[in-house]
Amino acid sequence: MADALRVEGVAKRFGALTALQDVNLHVGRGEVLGLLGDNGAGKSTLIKVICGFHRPDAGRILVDGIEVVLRSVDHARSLGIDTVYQDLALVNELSVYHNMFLNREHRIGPLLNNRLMRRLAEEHLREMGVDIPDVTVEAAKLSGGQRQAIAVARSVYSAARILLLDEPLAAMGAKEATIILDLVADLKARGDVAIVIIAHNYAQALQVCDRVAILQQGRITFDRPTAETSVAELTDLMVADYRGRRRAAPG
Ligand SMILES: Nc1ncnc2c1ncn2[C@@H]1O[C@H](COP(=O)(O)OP(=O)(O)OP(=O)(O)O)[C@@H](O)[C@H]1O
Repeated sequence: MADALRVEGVAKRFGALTALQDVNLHVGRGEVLGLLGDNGAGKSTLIKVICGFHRPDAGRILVDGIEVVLRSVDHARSLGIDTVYQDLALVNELSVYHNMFLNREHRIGPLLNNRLMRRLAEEHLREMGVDIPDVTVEAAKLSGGQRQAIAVARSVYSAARILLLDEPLAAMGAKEATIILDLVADLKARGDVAIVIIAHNYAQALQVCDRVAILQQGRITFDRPTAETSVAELTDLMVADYRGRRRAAPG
């Protein structure tokens, strides 16, 4: 079966700066790829190319083996590619269930069908194993982990089949991170979603990812199954990268 997502020879330049160069990646359904890399390595740029925000200057993207030219974020979303950003996940002032149906509200005539949305949100969150005791509370009242979990559940509910998680674990305590790691593990077990996670914490990434890839100065320099690497190896690689760049820096 073709990979859910394939990135082949992708390059992205911003003026004189080459943010991505000859990037090759693949993720299958039911697979979780961890994308690691130092600040400025190109992780967010790569995610933005895959989600249709940036047009690549070279290379191609294949979804289920078919080349796609992503015209916009909405176009990518219509093909099942969705991104969850750490800070922009939910609208604070809205309830959990209104967030679940943001821009896709159920209505009876001009009025919101709150009863239906509330019931569907409860059902779906329960199905996904996301524990939210009361879906009528404002999103602002929830913890970071719960908010992320709701955003991920919403993407899956709206038919995302390639899910890009931009630093979902950043700034989270161990308990909070566990909510997300468990959710990703559940999604993996479903087998129909391909997941790319940008992570800074290698130990957490290795817990849930099937493979890890490292971006260094816009290039993929490492792509290996989790079982064939370790936190120590990844740390060594990143430290070597950092030292190499410091030596190369002018002055
Ligand atoms: N819109 C843009 N215009 C110009 N340069 C950009 C733009 N977006 C990113 N860059 C540059 O491209 C390079 C890669 O940035 P990117 O944000 O992808 O890195 P990153 O690995 O996600 O870093 P971080 O972990 O700090 O978020 C950086 O040098 C950055 O300054």
